[in-house]
Amino acid sequence: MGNVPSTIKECLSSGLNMDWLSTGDTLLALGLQNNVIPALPEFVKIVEVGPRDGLQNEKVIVPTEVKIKLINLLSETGLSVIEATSFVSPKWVPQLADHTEVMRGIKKCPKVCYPVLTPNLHGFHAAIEAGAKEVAIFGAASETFSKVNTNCSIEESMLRFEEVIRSAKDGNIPVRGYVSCAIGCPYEGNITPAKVAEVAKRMYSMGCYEISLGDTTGIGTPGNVKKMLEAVMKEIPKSALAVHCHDTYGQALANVFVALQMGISVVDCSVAGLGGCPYANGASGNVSTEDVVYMLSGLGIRTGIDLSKLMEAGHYICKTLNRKTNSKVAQACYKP
Ligand SMILES: CC(C)(COP(=O)([O-])OP(=O)([O-])OC[C@H]1O[C@@H](n2cnc3c(N)ncnc32)[C@H](O)[C@@H]1OP(=O)([O-])[O-])[C@@H](O)C(=O)NCCC(=O)NCCSC(=O)C[C@@](C)(O)CC(=O)[O-]
Repeated sequence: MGNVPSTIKECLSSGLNMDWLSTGDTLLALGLQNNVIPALPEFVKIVEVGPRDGLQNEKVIVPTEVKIKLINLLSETGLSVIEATSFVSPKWVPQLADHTEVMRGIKKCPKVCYPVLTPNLHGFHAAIEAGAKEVAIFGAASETFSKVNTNCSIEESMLRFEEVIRSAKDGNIPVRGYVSCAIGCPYEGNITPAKVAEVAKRMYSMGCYEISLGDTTGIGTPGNVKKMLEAVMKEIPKSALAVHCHDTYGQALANVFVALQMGISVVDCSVAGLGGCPYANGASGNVSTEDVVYMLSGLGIRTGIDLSKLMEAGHYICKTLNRKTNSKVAQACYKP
């Protein structure tokens, strides 16, 4: 990069118009010009959500044995967290009505944690009965989405979560928290960073050990994801945050990258980019695990995951569901 100025002073005196950049952005731009990528974590924990977030949105009901085989294949890849299913109402999400059979049927690898979604105490008790050792509650920063997704207001959802957390504490069960619509809502449009920070703070203060910020509709860009994260980071330590980016607008990998630059080191992903939310019409799957692992490996960031085994698992589920993978990496280099 021969003629690129190497300090802020040189850059400013070189006559480049930098007015449109804020100070933080100026430093970032200079870092990138100098081929230095700032402040990236050394290790990233991937939370694989494909078997839950991915399969909850399939048109056809995926057979239980297919779900079990997918989770067993994923357990061999080096992943440390695989979200296995949801203990939600089968009337609301028939695709995951076999939650108990899935939890009982999978081969539980001692190094892997298999959390499940529990919207209320009913789901929590059923999950524990089925052998779950970790659960996740899911709230939203949009009033309308909360109603459509879980049939209650944000305030009512907080009461349900308090009950779940109280019981979880008694049983020493860690609870993760999701905040959906962290950028936009399919019904209300834009959601303010302040609202996301408020809901996230309440769930964190209640006792969630980690808050996953969901760009449910995949509408986010690095610009508004950064603003949202800045607001949330004023309330919650970044070590307790995760990002959950759907890829509807093709921005998910860029959004993950900006989160990494801001010090976040937990990323939710879905093998083969499966999925979406049944109550967010048109939203596509999460960023594909294969693409995130490939990017992290290129950045020298460890994940502990074997990309070829991951692609095998992605190939298995795509072949079984008779669909093309959404992973660009698998499209480019997977050979069955
Ligand atoms: C929350 C409820 C259960 C409220 O549903 P409800 O109908 O309001 O519940 P209720 O308390 O009025 O009870 C009605 C019936 O449901 C039963 N029931 C009550 N609770 C349960 C339960 N846990 N499991 C099974 N059954 C349950 C209950 O026993 C009763 O049975 P009945 O007497 O009529 O036979 C319902 O709205 C529901 O299941 N919603 C889940 C929707 C869902 O899973 N959405 C997708 C999740 S993905 C997401 O949210 C986004 C995320 C996390 O991926 C992040 C992102 O991308 O942003």
